[in-house]
Amino acid sequence: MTTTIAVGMLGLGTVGSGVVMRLTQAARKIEQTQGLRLRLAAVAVHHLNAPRAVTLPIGTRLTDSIEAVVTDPKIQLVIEVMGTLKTAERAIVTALQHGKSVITANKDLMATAGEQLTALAQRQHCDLFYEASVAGGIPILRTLTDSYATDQVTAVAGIINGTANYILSAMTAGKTYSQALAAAQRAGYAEADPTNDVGGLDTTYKLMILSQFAFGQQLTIDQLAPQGITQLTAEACQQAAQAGWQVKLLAQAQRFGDQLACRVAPVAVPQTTALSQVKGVQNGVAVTSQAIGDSLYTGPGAGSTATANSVLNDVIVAAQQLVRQTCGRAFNQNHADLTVTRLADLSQRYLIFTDSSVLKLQRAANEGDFSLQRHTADCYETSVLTTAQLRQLAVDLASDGRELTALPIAFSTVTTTTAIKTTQPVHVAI
Ligand SMILES: NC(=O)C1=CN([C@@H]2O[C@H](COP(=O)(O)OP(=O)(O)OC[C@H]3O[C@@H](n4cnc5c(N)ncnc54)[C@H](OP(=O)(O)O)[C@@H]3O)[C@@H](O)[C@H]2O)C=CC1
Ligand SMILES: N[C@@H](CC=O)C(=O)O
Repeated sequence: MTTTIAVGMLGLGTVGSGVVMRLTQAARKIEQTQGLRLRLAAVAVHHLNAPRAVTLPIGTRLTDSIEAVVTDPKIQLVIEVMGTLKTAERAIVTALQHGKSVITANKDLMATAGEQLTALAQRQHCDLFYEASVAGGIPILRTLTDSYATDQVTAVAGIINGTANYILSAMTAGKTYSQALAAAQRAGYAEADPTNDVGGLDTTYKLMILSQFAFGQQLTIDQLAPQGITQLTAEACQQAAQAGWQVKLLAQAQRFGDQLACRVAPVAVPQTTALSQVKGVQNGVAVTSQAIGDSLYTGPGAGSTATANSVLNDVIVAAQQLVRQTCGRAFNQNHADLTVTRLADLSQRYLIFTDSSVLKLQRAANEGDFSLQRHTADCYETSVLTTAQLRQLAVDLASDGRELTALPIAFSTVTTTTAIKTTQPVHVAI
């Protein structure tokens, strides 16, 4: 038996167009395998007369009234793929108040107002799913919920912004920052305003959501103090690559005991790791857990059809719950109360870039009691440094008018009690 579910959608841009395309192409399979006919009843947009990448199915209403979609009594399920914060929040609240389940790709909103929206959805016995909000086409949230149900995650390290990874990969291959950003925008990877992509905030929102699913821990932006990629040069990316690292904007959360050490920052990822090979718009989430050990989930982190696929998988689950009348269980059930610390505050190795003289650096290293290995003209690898040692090095070089760019080397962090994951520091005279 086939059940028809009436769906409303807010937004018909990159992701919304992908949803329409996939819905049309997969209609038969969805009916055959799920017993569902998903009827797109209405779509709300901002500019009613703007040209569209897709033709809507016959019978689908195009409107510029969000209200008309989220209050339509015939619509049972609403897809929010328009972005924005306040407008999307109001729309989702109204949809839930009208008893509709909601699927969203909006990480900004789910990271900052997810708790309240989830509570409202539960009170209304509706579903609120947001798989597409993290890592685009990779089904990482449901994997963490379902496949790690009995396991304990001890670390996640993710390349979870397609735009930033695309830019860093392109700069390593010789493109300029602005060429690479423009290409990412043309491909539909970047947000309407790419500030959050390159500034690290998009990655931060996604880590906040990932952390809830992986550790049950709610994080705040303040705790993460994110850094973006805007200060990085193509030369630094290329020199790092020559020396054996890929520069990546990495989101990390690492549990030891009841502490969770977190960071969102550009780091040098050793080329010996699989994560370093995640390039272009691809995302990668490395998960370490007690039972499974190390796993890496990779796939397209942005883009029309890949993201739409995640949206539609949520739609199918929510539609099945509607049929069974079992809606209202929160997407994430994992809750913990860990002490959040900064990975940046721990001792670790760094890749540093400076045009300082070798002699000056050698003196600074001797006085600071650490060692340096020179890799390329301006690129050096330090032994394990405390933050105080790193600060002092920057001060020493600044006194000579020299600048220092320091990239933490991923997975080189040590604590006084626990070596989370470390390799031997290299002590080679320069
Ligand atoms: N692009 C991607 O690869 C991914 C995006 N996401 C998320 O998905 C969401 C959508 O992204 P994307 O498709 O790229 O965005 P786009 O900018 O391509 O599309 C946004 C759509 O929403 C509509 N819209 C915007 N504001 C309003 C409003 N006030 N009222 C009615 N309609 C409105 C726009 O209408 P109009 O066309 O008329 O201007 C447009 O159709 C965002 O939350 C984004 O973060 C998540 C994962 C990947
Ligand atoms: N702008 C985002 C889109 C997906 O979330 C990205 O580049 O990753």
